[in-house]
Amino acid sequence: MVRYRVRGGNALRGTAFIQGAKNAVLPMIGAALLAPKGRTVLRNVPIIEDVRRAVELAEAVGAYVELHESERTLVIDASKVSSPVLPAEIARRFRGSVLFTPALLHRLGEAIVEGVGGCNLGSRNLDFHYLGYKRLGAIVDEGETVIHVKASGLTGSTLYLDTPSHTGTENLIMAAALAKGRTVIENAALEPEVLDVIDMLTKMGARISGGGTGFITVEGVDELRAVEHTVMPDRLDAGVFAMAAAITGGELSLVGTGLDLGVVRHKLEQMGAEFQPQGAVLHVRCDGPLRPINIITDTYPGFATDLQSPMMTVAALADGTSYIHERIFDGRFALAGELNKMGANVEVDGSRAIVRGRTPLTGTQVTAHDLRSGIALVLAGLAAEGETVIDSGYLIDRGHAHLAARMRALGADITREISEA
Ligand SMILES: CC(=O)N[C@H]1[C@@H](OP(=O)(O)OP(=O)(O)OC[C@H]2O[C@@H](n3ccc(=O)[nH]c3=O)[C@H](O)[C@@H]2O)O[C@H](CO)[C@@H](O)[C@@H]1O
Ligand SMILES: C=C(OP(=O)(O)O)C(=O)O
Repeated sequence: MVRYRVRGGNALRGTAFIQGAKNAVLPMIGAALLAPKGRTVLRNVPIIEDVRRAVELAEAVGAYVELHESERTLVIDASKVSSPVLPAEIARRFRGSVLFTPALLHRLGEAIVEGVGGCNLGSRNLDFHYLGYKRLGAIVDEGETVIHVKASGLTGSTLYLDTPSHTGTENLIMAAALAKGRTVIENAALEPEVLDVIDMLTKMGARISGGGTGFITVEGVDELRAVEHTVMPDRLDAGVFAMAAAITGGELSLVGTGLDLGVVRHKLEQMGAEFQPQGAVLHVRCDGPLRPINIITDTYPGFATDLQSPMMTVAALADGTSYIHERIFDGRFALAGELNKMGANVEVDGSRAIVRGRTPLTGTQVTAHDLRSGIALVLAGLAAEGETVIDSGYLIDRGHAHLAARMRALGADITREISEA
């Protein structure tokens, strides 16, 4: 069992190195399996538990994978992919397992999905993925736990997503990339990670246009090749470090090429944080009291739902009442109860939360219910009086690399412990 122990009160100062993006590297590992020969090289790979699970899953289907941790580099040879089964014991531990289906379909003519995991955030449907595969000519057999997708070659079609699903868009682009003819995906996701995946697929030889417009056109090609690609920086990891500076009255230089925090930066500025781009480095500081804020989560370029929990912690430390409306997931307020144990005053009503600040936070034993509520509790611990112990720390490790070491380097008093369950 992994547990984080945080003693609050230290301002974070120094240079924070932002990791590569979890939500870009996972589809890229899936994309690497589309190449029938050669070796794919991924750089700036975050050394997180989801990447370890993705490596295990790629190996389970027959790929040869080297994870060079200190070089943050993955080398993937997918020439011997031979098993269509995504085994439950690995696939159920992370969401990214869903991104292996298109490669197995193209390479082997079938994918047997024994489960898909990911954060527990309420309903997380996959109907757009399966309807899309069907429109491209696949047969989808949805059993109670196992889903069997079969196709002897896909054919391009027009696809429409009811809402712009992030992994749904990536999966349907990968499925269309090697289909016969043209596919149009309407209401496609606009997230920067999706665009980074499109960049990689384009280098591999895919013909994709319209990324970032909501209407993506894919002209199918016969084969994709192995390439080298550098994973974009993780805007969620960057957002968390910016918030850590804001709530501790600290000052950080965020290093991660091409960082754009978008609306998160604007919201933190409204709360009192100051940002200053210095070339490729983004400087953030905060030395006054925090002001309250209103947040409505939305697909990109709206406020990312994955930063909603960390922002709830920041709101609890602001002087006044903040309002949060969660519009992407129907069960993403598990943090409220844990924050209240620390002294916060958060009231949840359906998809809305009212955060009445500022209440002093006091360290106690709390539980991460998912990745982002976990990191939000780390933030709360940094600003709380006394010691905060966060259980189920594996969930934090799913998405943040070497968190304790990176925060300690900035002056935080935080340790990661492993104990028998
Ligand atoms: C590995 C990865 O990239 N994970 C991210 C991805 O998850 P993920 O791709 O799973 O999230 P989606 O964008 O697909 O889901 C968003 C919403 O759409 C609904 N939906 C989605 C697909 C579908 O077929 N049917 C359907 O109804 C879901 O139930 C959910 O309410 O985007 C989320 C929303 O930005 C982020 O929180 C996750 O960090
Ligand atoms: C919801 C998240 O991840 P996943 O989709 O991998 O569960 C997240 O990163 O906050």
